[in-house]
Amino acid sequence: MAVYTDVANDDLADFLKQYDIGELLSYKGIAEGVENSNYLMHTSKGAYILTLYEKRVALDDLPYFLGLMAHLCERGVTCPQPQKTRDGAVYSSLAGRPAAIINFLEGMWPRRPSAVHCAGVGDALARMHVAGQDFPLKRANNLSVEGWRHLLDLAAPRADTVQPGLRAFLETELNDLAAHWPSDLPQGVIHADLFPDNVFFLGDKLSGLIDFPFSCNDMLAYDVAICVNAWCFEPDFSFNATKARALLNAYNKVRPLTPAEQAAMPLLARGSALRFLLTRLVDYLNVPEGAFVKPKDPLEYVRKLRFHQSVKSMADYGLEAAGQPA
Ligand SMILES: Nc1ncnc2c1ncn2[C@@H]1O[C@H](COP(=O)(O)OP(=O)(O)O)[C@@H](O)[C@H]1O
Ligand SMILES: N[C@@H](CCOP(=O)(O)O)C(=O)O
Repeated sequence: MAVYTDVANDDLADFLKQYDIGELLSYKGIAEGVENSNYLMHTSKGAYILTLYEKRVALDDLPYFLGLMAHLCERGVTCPQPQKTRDGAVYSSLAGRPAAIINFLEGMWPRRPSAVHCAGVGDALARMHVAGQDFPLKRANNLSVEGWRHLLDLAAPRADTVQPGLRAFLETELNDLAAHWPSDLPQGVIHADLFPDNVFFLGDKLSGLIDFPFSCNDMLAYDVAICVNAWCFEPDFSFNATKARALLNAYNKVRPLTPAEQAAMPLLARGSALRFLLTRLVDYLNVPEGAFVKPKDPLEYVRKLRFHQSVKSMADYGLEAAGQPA
């Protein structure tokens, strides 16, 4: 359960007085997620999610991703709506943390994603990229190459306790990626964390996207690479080309990947694997005392990274058709 910050009943009831969403009936910590503290809250007017933003989110970041959620909703990309206080603010602070309330979204995230789910997420990601084109705010990706260096500095001294040789592997990989990281691919608003637990479905139909605190402006194809890593590997870490084909073809139908984006995909997939490997490693080595959280496995991403190191082009993924809509 990710609850790093406890909220007292009276403090929450007071906090809610700023809003017009009814009176507090009940609330409880949510048994999922690793980044922030989330509570499911019932008021006399309905169900809501209260999030207290933790280590990787500052108050200054909130207007970007809460504004983005409202922007996307207006353009038909279903995601939770931030609730406004009576003064029109979409965020505030509670228990010493930046805090926001969003509406509860119906649906379940897929525990065992199928090719149909992968097609759903490819389609939704492309629609999000298109809908984000006229979003006026900008936010740099602080978890790109420079951010990875910072994470590696934090993790390096104890990395070999997790797996012998891990530190040298990470240093070599980071240096190589930094030397070749693309700077000329199409940019836009990316979600940057569209894992299965952030995509809700009702049956096989995608019902909404959640969890935007990592959203930022970066290469659109990097967001695709994040999804390929998160959705297209099996529990034994084997790559599932059928799922990747479903995801990429669905994405291409809405926003075709350019030849340069396709050529860069193995590199972007390595970068995406390194990014999640490093945040997981830092979190694994630094679980706060008393926090209810199950850290995610960093070594899963070592396996994925090694797979992408062996791949040279989209064709090596068995995805020759991904460039053209099927
Ligand atoms: N708007 C929402 N509607 C319904 N459930 C939600 C919503 N937002 C979050 N949740 C639930 O809370 C869990 C953790 O949320 P998430 O945003 O992934 O956490 P974190 O902030 O740690 O990244 C989700 O897996 C989901 O079960
Ligand atoms: N998706 C990231 C961690 C952040 O995930 P969330 O559970 O808080 O949405 C990972 O898998 O490393």
